Amino acid sequence: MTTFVVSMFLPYTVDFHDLKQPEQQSNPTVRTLAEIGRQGSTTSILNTAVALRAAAAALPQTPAAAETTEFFNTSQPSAATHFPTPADPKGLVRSDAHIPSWNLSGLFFNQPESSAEAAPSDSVVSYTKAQQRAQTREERYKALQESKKSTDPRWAAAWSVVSAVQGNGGLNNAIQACVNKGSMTSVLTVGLIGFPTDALNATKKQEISEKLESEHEALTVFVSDVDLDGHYAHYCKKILWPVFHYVVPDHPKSKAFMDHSWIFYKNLNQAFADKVVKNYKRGDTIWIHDYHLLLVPGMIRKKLPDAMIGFFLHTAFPSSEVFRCLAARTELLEGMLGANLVAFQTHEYAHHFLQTCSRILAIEATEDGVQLDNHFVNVWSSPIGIDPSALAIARDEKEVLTWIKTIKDRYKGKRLIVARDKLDTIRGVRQKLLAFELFLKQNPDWKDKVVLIQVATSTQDDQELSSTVAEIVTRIDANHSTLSHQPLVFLRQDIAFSQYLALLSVADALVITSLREGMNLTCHEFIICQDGKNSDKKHGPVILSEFTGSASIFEGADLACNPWDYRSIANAIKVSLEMGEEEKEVRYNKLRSIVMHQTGDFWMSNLSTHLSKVHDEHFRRDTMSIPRLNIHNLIQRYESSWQRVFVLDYEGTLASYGAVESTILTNIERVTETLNDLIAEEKNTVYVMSGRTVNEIEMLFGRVPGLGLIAENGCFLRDPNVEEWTQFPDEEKTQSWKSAIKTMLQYYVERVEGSWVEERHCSLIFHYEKANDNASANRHAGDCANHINDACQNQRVKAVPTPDSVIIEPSDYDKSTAVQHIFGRYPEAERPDFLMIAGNDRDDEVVFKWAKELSDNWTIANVTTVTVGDRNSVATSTLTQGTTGLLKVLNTLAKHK
Ligand SMILES: O=P(O)(O)OC[C@H]1O[C@H](O[C@H]2O[C@H](CO)[C@@H](O)[C@H](O)[C@H]2O)[C@H](O)[C@@H](O)[C@@H]1O
Repeated sequence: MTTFVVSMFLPYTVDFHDLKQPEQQSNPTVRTLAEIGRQGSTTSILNTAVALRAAAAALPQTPAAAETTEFFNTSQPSAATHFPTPADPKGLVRSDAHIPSWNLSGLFFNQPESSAEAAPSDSVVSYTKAQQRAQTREERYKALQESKKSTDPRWAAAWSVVSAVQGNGGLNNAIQACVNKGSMTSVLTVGLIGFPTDALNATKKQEISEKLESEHEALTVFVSDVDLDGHYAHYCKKILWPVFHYVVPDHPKSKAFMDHSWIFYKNLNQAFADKVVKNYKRGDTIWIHDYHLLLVPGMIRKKLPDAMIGFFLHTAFPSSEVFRCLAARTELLEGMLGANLVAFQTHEYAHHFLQTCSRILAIEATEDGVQLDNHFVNVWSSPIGIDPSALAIARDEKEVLTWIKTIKDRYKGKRLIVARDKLDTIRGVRQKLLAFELFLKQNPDWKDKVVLIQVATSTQDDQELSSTVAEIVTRIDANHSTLSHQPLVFLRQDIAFSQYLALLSVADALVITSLREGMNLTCHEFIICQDGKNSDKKHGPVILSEFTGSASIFEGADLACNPWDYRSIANAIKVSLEMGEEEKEVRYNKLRSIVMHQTGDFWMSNLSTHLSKVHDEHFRRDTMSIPRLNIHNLIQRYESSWQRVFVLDYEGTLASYGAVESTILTNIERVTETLNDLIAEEKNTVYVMSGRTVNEIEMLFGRVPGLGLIAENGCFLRDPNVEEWTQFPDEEKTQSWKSAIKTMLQYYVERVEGSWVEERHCSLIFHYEKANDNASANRHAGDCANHINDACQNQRVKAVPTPDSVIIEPSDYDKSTAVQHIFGRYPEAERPDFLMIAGNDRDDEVVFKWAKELSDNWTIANVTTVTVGDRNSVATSTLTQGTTGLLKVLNTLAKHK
């Protein structure tokens, strides 16, 4: 069985041997910016390099930076080995790639440039026109692509497969680790080859995809340059990336609200889905990764209803308040919910996702996932990690060892703080520099002894940020540098992998101040590099923004800082420099054991095990696979048992839905007769459970004294032949939360015409089935549930949206807690040996689940759970003939002994 690993970029790309530079043909190795600069701008690929350099030039050239840039680029000939050599496309890569932009791979390889035009303007006024233009332009490009036979000799030349520079290094390393360890055997990666491909003719594309498939187990997705540009440079980078990291465009004309690049996002996602569907075989597993491909699970699900699909989001997932700004919020959520399992780096992101689904789609979310009309989608969290074994090998490379010595000599007697970040607003480089400036001001004693080396891997994306950063860098340099010491080294371009590993090995501390980040594997790599294997033992502290996923798994062993509070970062820098060896040791050991345990292959295996478990459960829940109740078998088990308990849901199970008064007049007599017949047999104990109030349920079953009753979904219990009711939730607390929530509900009642609030003793229900405007009522219901869930978590109350109401009830009590209470009272030797549970609704699922555990653990010999109707369920059997069918079964049993 194959596992498809679907992510935006393949771990491979293609380098065309440059015809104009014959000396490179025999050695198509990766080139650094410095090398490109030395060669002069003779080839087309240099246009982008020149653009990048021009943008970089906006930053001032401090003496320290200029000198150190030169130092990192020229001191060692092998420093050019930025990434693994083309001969080894499966080697370990840096976890956080931080490549400036997708169309800048020309910095490293000879590849075509994009034929896409610049992105249309942001204006809402021009939105419709822009969208029309975008559509026609796209059609034009598609037609052009079909007919195009590229004659450019550069793209008809020889080419080789090399390791890609962009993409998710953490993911690629994790998959490679699984393959190396044998925990994944047949893996097919699916993605783009990392450069615009309009300039390639069909034959070349075919050649490339055949080679990648046959030699590298990789399926190539080709999309037009215009789709790629609109999808990645625009929708992903300008909309999703900021919003997922809590940066919401703050004016009404923002692209987040009305966007023309949405169509390109959809096109690219569809191309990925089509590729997978075309190659899928029954029994394969599909893993889709990250925010670039949110729609792919849903698109695949439409074609492959039974496929096992997992989705993992590598970035943060924002709170519903932020996510709801996205114009395409519903489509994005529905796309993700095409998976069987939607997974996140941390519990917090998973929780945000559940709340967002509940709020925007007005559906029920539980701790485990969301209940859709006809199926359940599990939601989970599991943090990614690195591959320490592969890192150990990479760290032993001669170049790394040479660089360790070189850097140590250069910074002898100084304390080194290091950092490598992409220069975008999210990574908090500006905040870090301001905090470092504050630290230098507040701690003059440290000024001559400390150096912050900040590698900033892109300067092109955001000109405003670049110039702000430039100002700070200049100021620090002007105010704090001396002839003999420059405390800040700000490198405006990336360093080689070997230099990176060496820097992490010799540093005294690492500082990461991201304003929000999915994980941040740089700190995991730092921790491993600090073990003293190839250098002095450092065990340096990790100064880490509390808004990163990594901070949530480090259990306080890092030095947490709030990136918005410069004093907190400045203080953490001081603490890190003055920390005693003993404390360093304790913190380091804890961090190291977390990183060593939570590795990339552990993450992937964990996810895969969970996915196959939930997929099995979903499959079993599917009514098609829930067997019909076998009456013959049931009778046999009934007859062979000596103590039986029946727990039967009322509405929708024993009788059809309806007002209490009208139900009494319809089929209640038949129900009571059946129940009386069952109770007449002394081996039988029968309970009826319902969401109805005590009064209502007494009205219905007052005339059946031997019957046990469970009211208000498990909040009240009355045993057979007993007058009093037991109330489980505390009365005082109940009245207190109800009165607070009634006030909140009033707000929504006033806004949704036709809505009303039903009050039960332990719950409230906001009804909007008769609302005049259903769409607006739905939106308000989602907001209402979200509002209550946010405000009342500590009061142990939850708001559950259903298609026409929001139920607000205690989170610690449900039908299963009442049934458990009943069973808990039986001494072990007298435990019933026959249990039958029947239900039809979401409130009954918890009882089915509880009964399943009893049955799995053989606590009760004969457990029968039966769902009435065609709903997906964890029940082990189904009765499709509705309430009449169940009454018939119960009548039949009552005739046996
Ligand atoms: O820049 P993109 O091509 O859009 O990719 C976004 C980033 O993807 C990777 O980071 C994400 O995954 C990491 C591993 O799970 C996680 O640590 C990080 O927080 C995520 O954002 C990649 O490592 C970055 O270089 C990309 O910028």
